[in-house]
Amino acid sequence: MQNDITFYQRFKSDILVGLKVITIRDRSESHFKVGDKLRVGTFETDEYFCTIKIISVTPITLEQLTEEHAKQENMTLSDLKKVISDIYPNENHFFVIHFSLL
Ligand SMILES: CC(=O)Nc1ccn([C@@H]2O[C@H](CO)[C@@H](O)[C@H]2O)c(=O)n1
Repeated sequence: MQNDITFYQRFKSDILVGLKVITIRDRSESHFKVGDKLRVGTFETDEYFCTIKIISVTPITLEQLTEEHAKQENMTLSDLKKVISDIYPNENHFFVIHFSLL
């Protein structure tokens, strides 16, 4: 069966132990709805590794990111901003996707 969302392999272990409970995506991945159950795979190999349930999808800009978001990513705020800018150069409008592990 196809996966619904992918994460870079390096985040897999944090997701599986519940240390990473949000992801920040651009508009192309903002269509998920509260309650959706998503099959999650690795970006590199599309290998399935868990199922998550969407708790909320909230618009946000880079400047609005706080230490609370960083905590939910298991990162520092400066690391989080760097990661996002590396993945999405020249983008400022994002969506915080909050999820729980099923
Ligand atoms: C194809 C594609 O965009 N894949 C992505 C995009 C984002 N993310 C992670 O979400 C958080 C905020 O962006 C950070 O932890 C990111 O590394 C990810 O794992 N995989």
